[in-house]
Amino acid sequence: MPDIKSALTIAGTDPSGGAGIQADLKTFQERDVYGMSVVTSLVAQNTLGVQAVHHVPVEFLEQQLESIFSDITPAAVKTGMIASEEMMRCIAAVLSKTKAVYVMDPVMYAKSGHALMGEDSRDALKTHLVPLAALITPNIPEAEELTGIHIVDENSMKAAAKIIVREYGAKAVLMKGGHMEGTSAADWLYDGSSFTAYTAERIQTKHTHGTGCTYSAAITAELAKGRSLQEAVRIGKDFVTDAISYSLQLGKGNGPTNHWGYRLQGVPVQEEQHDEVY
Ligand SMILES: Nc1ncnc2c1ncn2[C@@H]1O[C@H](COP(=O)(O)OP(=O)(O)OP(=O)(O)O)[C@@H](O)[C@H]1O
Ligand SMILES: Cc1ncc(CO)c(N)n1
Repeated sequence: MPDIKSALTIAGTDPSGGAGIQADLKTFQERDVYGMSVVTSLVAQNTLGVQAVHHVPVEFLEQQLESIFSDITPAAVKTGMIASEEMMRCIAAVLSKTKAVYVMDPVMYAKSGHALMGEDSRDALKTHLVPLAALITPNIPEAEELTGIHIVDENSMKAAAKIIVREYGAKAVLMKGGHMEGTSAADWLYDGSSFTAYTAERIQTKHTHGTGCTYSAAITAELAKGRSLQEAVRIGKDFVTDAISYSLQLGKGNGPTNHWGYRLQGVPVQEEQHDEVY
C-alpha cells in the first residue's frame, strides 16, 4: 500500500466547482493526497460572481471540526473563507491543539469583488489565526488590508511580507503577485530570513476563477507529504500555472482553472522557471 497522506480544508463552497472547498478537494486528489473538508459557509456563486451566502452556525462548524479531530489527525490543514470572528475563534481553538501543518489563505473577496469576510473580522484573523500559520498566502489586496501598506512594486510587497511575519507572527508568507501589472506573475516567499521569487509568464486569459484556492491547496498537499516549504511552493506554482494555461471557458464569466485538463492533454507551458534567493 502506498503511504497516503491526508489534508483538510476548512472553507466556503462553490457549487460551480472552481473555487473554495470544491477546488481544494480536486487539487488534493490531483496531488495524490486524501482530501477532507469542513464547510464554513455555503456560497451560491458561479463564473459571474456571488449571488448569495449562507453561513453555517458556529455550533455546527464546531461539530464538523470535532468529527474530524476526535478521529483523525490530518497531516496538513488549510483555511480559506472564514466569514466571522466567532468562526475564527472556533477554528483557532482547534488548530492550536493539532500537530498538522497549517496554511492560511486569507480570503477576503471573491474575484467579482463580493466580500467573503466581514470587515470587522480582519483584526481577529491577525490575532487568532495568523500566529498559528506555517504559511499565509495573501493576494495584493488582502496584504494591503492586513498591513495598511499600499502595494505597488516589489519593495512594497516585501515590506508587507516582513510585517506579516515579524509583527503578526506567521512563520512564513507567500505574497501572490497575480493582481500586479506586467508580463510576469511573480510571487515572493518570505520565511523570516530570506526572500525567494517564484515567477511564471503571465497567461492572457480572463478564466482565472479559483487560482488562489488551487494554489494554496496544492502547497498544502505537498506540505502534507512532508516537503519543505520552498519545494511545496515551487510545485504549487507550477501546478497553478499549468491549471491556468488549461483554464476552462465554462459559463458566461470568468471560467475556472483546470489542472485536470493539463494532465489529460498537456505539455508544460513553463519549461523553465527560476527561483532566486535574496
Ligand atoms: N494570468 C495569470 N497568468 C499566470 N499566473 C497567474 C495569472 N493570474 C494569477 N496568476 C498566479 O496565480 C496564483 C494565484 O494568485 P492570485 O493573486 O490570482 O490569487 P487570488 O487573487 O487569491 O485568487 P482568487 O481569489 O481568484 O482565488 C499566483 O501564483 C499568481 O502569480
Ligand atoms: C468559497 C470561496 N472561497 C474563496 C474564493 C476566492 O476565489 C471564492 N470565490 N469562494
